[in-house]
Amino acid sequence: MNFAEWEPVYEAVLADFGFQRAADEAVRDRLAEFAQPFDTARLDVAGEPVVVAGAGPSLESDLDELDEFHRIFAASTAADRCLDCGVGVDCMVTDLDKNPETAKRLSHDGTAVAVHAHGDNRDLVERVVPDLDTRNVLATTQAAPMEAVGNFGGFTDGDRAAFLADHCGVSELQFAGWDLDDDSVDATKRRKLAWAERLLYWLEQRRGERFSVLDGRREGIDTSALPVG
Ligand SMILES: Nc1ncnc2c1ncn2[C@@H]1O[C@H](COP(=O)(O)OP(=O)(O)OP(=O)(O)O)[C@@H](O)[C@H]1O
Ligand SMILES: Nc1nc2c(c(=O)[nH]1)N=C(CO)CN2
Repeated sequence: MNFAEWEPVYEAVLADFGFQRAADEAVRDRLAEFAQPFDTARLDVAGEPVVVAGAGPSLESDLDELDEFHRIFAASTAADRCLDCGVGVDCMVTDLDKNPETAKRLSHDGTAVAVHAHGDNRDLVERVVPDLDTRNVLATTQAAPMEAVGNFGGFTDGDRAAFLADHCGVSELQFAGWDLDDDSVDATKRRKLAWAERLLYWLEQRRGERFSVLDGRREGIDTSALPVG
């Protein structure tokens, strides 16, 4: 995903939530002070399927149905739940707001951790990133990429994991723990999940793939902000 392609969609996200681009850029710049270049070739999933683990209630039962050979990109607290189920994680994708200790542990164990900077997590970036093993940190932003901070597309931790796997050459994207109609989440999270769904729809169109997580849902997706035909 190049930034010119992402930018109009990003602008729509900013407008919908009332987030400020300048705030995203300021925290991106702060993260850049800690970040080291991370070669995404280290996340070599070319020609392989990847399961994107989300934090919905269905995660454990979805994991039960996987064979053991899958590569897993896990969003936020889904990383802990995968590990608790004995499922190894190839990459954790997080904005650090729930389980920074897991990000710390995984980075020190040599697992890639994609750490996202945005306008509402400056304190976490400043407090947590110095404790990570930054050799294993892939720094990301939703604003324009800068120095070692990349933008692969996506907004929530889960859909960013899918966009990252796409960047890394995944053959097929599968989804575990994605409950897009989860009533247990608050109103903001619900709106974030609606964006995650839209962005996954855009990604499947770009890839020429059909994500089963969107089956039965496509007609109801608001695509007005997306560059899809
Ligand atoms: N029902 C669900 N509840 C929560 N997350 C879900 C659900 N379905 C899918 N997801 C995906 O799982 C990701 C991880 O969710 P979690 O609640 O652990 O983290 P979070 O740090 O609050 O996520 P984010 O900061 O991206 O909102 C979400 O970003 C979302 O993409
Ligand atoms: N500015 C800002 N950006 C975000 C936010 C957020 O709360 N504020 N939350 C995200 C995923 O939860 C992703 N990006």
